[in-house]
Amino acid sequence: MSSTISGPAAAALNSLTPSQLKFIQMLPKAELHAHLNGSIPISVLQELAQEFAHLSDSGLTSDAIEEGIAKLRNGVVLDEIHDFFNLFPAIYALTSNPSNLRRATRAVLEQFLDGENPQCAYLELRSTPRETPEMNRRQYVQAILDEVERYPPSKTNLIVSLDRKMTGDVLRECVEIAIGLKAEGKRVVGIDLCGDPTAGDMGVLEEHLSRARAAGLGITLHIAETPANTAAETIQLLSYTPDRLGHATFLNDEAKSIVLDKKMCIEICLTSNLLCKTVSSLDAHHIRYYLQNDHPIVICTDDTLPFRTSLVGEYALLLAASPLGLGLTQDEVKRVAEMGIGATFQSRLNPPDAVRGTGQARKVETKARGG
Ligand SMILES: CNc1ncnc2c1ncn2[C@@H]1O[C@H](COP(=O)(O)O)[C@@H](O)[C@H]1O
Repeated sequence: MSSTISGPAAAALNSLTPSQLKFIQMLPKAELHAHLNGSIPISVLQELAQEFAHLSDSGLTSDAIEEGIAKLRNGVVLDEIHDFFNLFPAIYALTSNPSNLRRATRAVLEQFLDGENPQCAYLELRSTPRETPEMNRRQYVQAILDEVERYPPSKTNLIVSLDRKMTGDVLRECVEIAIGLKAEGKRVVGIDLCGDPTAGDMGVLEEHLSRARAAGLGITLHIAETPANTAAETIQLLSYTPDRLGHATFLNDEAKSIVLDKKMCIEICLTSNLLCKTVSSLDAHHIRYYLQNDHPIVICTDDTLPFRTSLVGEYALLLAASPLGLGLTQDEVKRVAEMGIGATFQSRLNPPDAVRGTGQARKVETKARGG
């Protein structure tokens, strides 16, 4: 995995001694903030792009796709976070039918969970239901679940993302899909809010999030990701009592005291914040504030594809000596990893290792047999 990473995480990783690297690899880690379409291995995306000519209409030309893939392959340079969202049309053109979406999902799951030294012990993968000419939103989520459920629930589950630009009707539909699938015993464990951090009106979310919570789903919200996110919006999102928060980079004192009081776990994505330029250096990163306050955090990758990182790479940023890393001790890094394991929706909201329904148990057996 380390061969495909580059930038700050690779530099930190390369500075570690073999025993430090082994320590990170062996540490049980949870990845709780990984966007599916931002985590597809570049090799798989390239394969899908080569087959693109045979795909049905996606609204993009092969040249536009090729250009998008080339950018991702060579490493993206973002002037600011809004540039980031322009990367997705090329990726979406390649994951717009159930079969390609399943291939992409399988590759993402393998990237995190398989191999001699898996990146993590547990993955909560997230994705935004998308309607395309070839699938509706429910079929989109079902296609991902078909792959997720090849693994046991102790390894991976799905979070359904809501995009800040969604209309009330689409928000309702997505939450209903998540609740309905959960009620059928499918492995949806939570709801996320993501997308362009300055888009949308957050007032429309309340009723949808309460329904999700009442149905036993965990709630995580991208919050205060940019300086343009207002204090009023941040307080409004906190009033929906999320269990976890994505980024939480620009919290004022009032927001910080709510977060600390309610022990809302912060999903920290170091490389993502550096490359999106919402944080100027590791030294200035808000992770320091949460570490000082012994507040629950979980270290995550966000989007391994554009940010060319890995979960082991993100942990290397904790352990490596300054200025390449934060210079935490191994005991401190171990404590951070334990906090992450304790913050999963699986552990909070579901009985441990529950395999609900024989259908799931069968799929897990199939995987174990190599099917
Ligand atoms: C940089 N930090 C971020 N902030 C906000 N939203 C982000 C994000 N990184 C990814 N996404 C959201 O996830 C989608 C891709 O995965 P899915 O199609 O859902 O699987 C992006 O289109 C964006 O809406």
